[in-house]
Amino acid sequence: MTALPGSLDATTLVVDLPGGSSLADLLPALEPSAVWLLRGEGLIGLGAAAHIRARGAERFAELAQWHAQHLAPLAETSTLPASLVGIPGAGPVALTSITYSSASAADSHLILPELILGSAEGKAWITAVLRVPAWDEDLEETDEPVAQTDDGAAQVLSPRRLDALLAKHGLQLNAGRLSLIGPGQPAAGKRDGRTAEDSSRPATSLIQGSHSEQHYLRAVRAGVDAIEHRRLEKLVLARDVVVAADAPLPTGPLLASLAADYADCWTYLAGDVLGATPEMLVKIRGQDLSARVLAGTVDGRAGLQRARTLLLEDPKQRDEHRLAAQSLLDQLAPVAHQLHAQDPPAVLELPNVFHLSTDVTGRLTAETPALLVAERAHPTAAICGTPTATAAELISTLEGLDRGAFSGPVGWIDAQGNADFGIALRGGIIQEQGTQVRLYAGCGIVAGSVPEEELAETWAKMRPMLGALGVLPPLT
Ligand SMILES: C=C(O[C@H]1C=CC=C(C(=O)O)[C@@H]1O)C(=O)O
Repeated sequence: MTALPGSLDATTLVVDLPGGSSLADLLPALEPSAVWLLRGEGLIGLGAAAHIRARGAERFAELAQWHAQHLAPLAETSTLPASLVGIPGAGPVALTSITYSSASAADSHLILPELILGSAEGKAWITAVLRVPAWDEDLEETDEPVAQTDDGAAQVLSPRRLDALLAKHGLQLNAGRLSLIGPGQPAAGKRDGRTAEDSSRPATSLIQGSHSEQHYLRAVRAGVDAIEHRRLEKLVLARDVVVAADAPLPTGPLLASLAADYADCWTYLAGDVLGATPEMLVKIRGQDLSARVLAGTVDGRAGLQRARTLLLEDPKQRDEHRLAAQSLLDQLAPVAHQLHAQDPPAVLELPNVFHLSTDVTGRLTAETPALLVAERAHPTAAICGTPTATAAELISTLEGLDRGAFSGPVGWIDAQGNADFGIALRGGIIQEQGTQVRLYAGCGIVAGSVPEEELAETWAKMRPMLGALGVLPPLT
């Protein structure tokens, strides 16, 4: 974990967005360090005031400790404009991605952007986070004295320094209106989030991942075999493919395209992972928690009526789903009460697939830090299996992959401890200086699973990323 000398200061200002546009409309022209968006609203992080990395079994605890020591104190010291008080995620907020496995060679990340663009409940704001050097550090420049904004919030940041910070990220603020500098103005309400620059995007092609399709088919067969020999009830097996580009891929347009095409998913970027996930591991608002468990899939080409029958009336799909929902309830039980799971599950319709879906609600019993609630909840049987330890062990031998951040928690945590932790699905990991994205998808395997059907399902789950990257999947 990285030590942070000095302390942090955050200033939040209410802003207007260019007429009729949403936060997501700004994305194509930006180079974000972190993103979390749903239906055009959420958070875009630019640069980093602090970037904490952790590995191993203590990764959640180390990130939680950094949050407690450095971010949580800002809840007291950085007052919010009155109109933003009570909005989760408003003010200083860290975005995070945590590896699926403690054995991963990849880092888990907690990123506190130096500039955060936020929007929720129809309001928009910017938060600037500055690191105030410790007394024995070299001071770069002296700042102007603390001022007050119109609605009474303390403003540590001088207007000159704010302008410089905005300009560094291609933005400007005029009479409270945030806009892009130069020609790349957002197209208000533009449906697909794409701009004229798209024609100059790098050329992409699909190449094999860590293993062949045959390797995946063999792994699924071995998984079904283990289930039929009663070693376990369910396991989730993943595979990867690689999209290679002839130049570094700009993440802003890629994320904008995901946000436009999968508006009901959480579009995310944190560390080296990005995508658009439909699954919420756990959302924390004060003592309230909620989650959306997904498991059981039908290809979107089936159509809603047929998908409903195939999902709701198939005992295999229902079983696969029940195990995922039950695992979340069991894992949260030590830290929560009044846990309630929707029953029967609903059918969630996405552009590429249908899922069985269960909404869960509950209350946290004690002051468990949000990152440690996420640690409890992870890994559910939506991405690992039942029983967890047996499934995790089989996954590590059969998959032959380091999943990195794929299928780990991804999202944000604010100074008050409100948080969204999605599951990093339907995404990929940026590699090779941005010229490759390694896409992952997995499928829940239960007794009777057919390997060829599971392989086809991985392609359906990769469709959002393949589409955003301009690559056609093979015909399945
Ligand atoms: C593991 C993935 O999806 C999970 C979430 C929803 C449905 C799933 C399934 O039906 O297998 C998986 O459990 C993935 O997208 O890579």
